[in-house]
Amino acid sequence: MNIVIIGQGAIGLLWYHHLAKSPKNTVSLLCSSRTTFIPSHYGFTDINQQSHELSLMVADNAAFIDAELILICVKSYQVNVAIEALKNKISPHVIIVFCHNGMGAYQNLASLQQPCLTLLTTHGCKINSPFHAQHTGLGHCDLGSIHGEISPLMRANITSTLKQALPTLTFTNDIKTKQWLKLAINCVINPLTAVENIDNGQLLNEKFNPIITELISEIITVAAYENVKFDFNELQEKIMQVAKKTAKNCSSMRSDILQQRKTEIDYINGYIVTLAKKSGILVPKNEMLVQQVKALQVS
Ligand SMILES: NC(=O)C1=CN([C@@H]2O[C@H](COP(=O)(O)OP(=O)(O)OC[C@H]3O[C@@H](n4cnc5c(N)ncnc54)[C@H](OP(=O)(O)O)[C@@H]3O)[C@@H](O)[C@H]2O)C=CC1
Ligand SMILES: CC(C)(CO)C(=O)C(=O)O
Repeated sequence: MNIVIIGQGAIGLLWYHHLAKSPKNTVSLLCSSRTTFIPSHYGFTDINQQSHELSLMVADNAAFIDAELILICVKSYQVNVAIEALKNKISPHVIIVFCHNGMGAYQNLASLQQPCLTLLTTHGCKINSPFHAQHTGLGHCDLGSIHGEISPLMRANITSTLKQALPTLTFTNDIKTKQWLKLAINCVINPLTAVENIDNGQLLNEKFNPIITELISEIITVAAYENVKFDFNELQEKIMQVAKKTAKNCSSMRSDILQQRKTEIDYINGYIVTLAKKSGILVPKNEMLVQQVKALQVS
């Protein structure tokens, strides 16, 4: 399959590395316009801590024309710019896969001719130095359609191509519920760990119970307006399980704050606040965390 990956960050290089291994794929990478130097090789430290130095193919115009699959591996606040830049140079039939956290990142989805999927992942990957990524945690991916029609054959083809690269992947017809579950997890763990400057596991301390309870109640109310139903106890258990499983993790939002990078707060708790306003619902705890994270982050 002809594949273009957008973004030379942790997730972009994770997919580039695993997809380029197969002789059945031609994979190339589009780097951000801020990149000053693109090396001929990239580094990848795999889950067994083995390091690899492999050649890097940069996406040219022909790669976009021939692309059958495009993976957008940028932060949620970078998605709009990335799509607008490539919209006119890709085939109307190419399948676009969004691989970011948060929701509501692409404001103009309905205007896209291309069918779009979203890919949610619990893999962990980080950038050790420019063009060197390290796979830090094996996870699972959920893939599902969010816009347009995709033929059963194409769907099977894409699922099998991505699954060959990173095997723990499932195509789901109920991606909306999975997106909301991931959003709820991120709405609780990310801002609290960022504001408190703590590892995920420290949220298990009972002093956080009141704020976690209020956040979850607000999220459930907003989700219901979007026709997504959650049971409070089940959702709370799932969120606390993630905090336990990733106890030693520094959440992505806390890392962004510590590294003085912009956070994805607008597409996580900010998304809840925006939807709540539209429906006239009050979400004071989500609003408070948006303000607190914004006060900490660089613009
Ligand atoms: N890393 C992880 O373990 C996980 C990440 N995610 C999610 O995946 C998404 C990507 O994360 P991650 O890879 O860690 O983020 P990174 O910031 O490491 O990577 C994003 C990369 O995309 C580049 N980029 C931005 N805009 C463009 C553009 N228009 N064209 C080409 N390249 C562009 C950025 O360059 P520049 O630096 O110049 O902006 C950067 O190198 C996020 O939403 C994150 O929350 C989800 C689960 C796990
Ligand atoms: C699941 C969690 C909270 C793991 O750290 C995450 O997705 C993140 O940090 O963005």
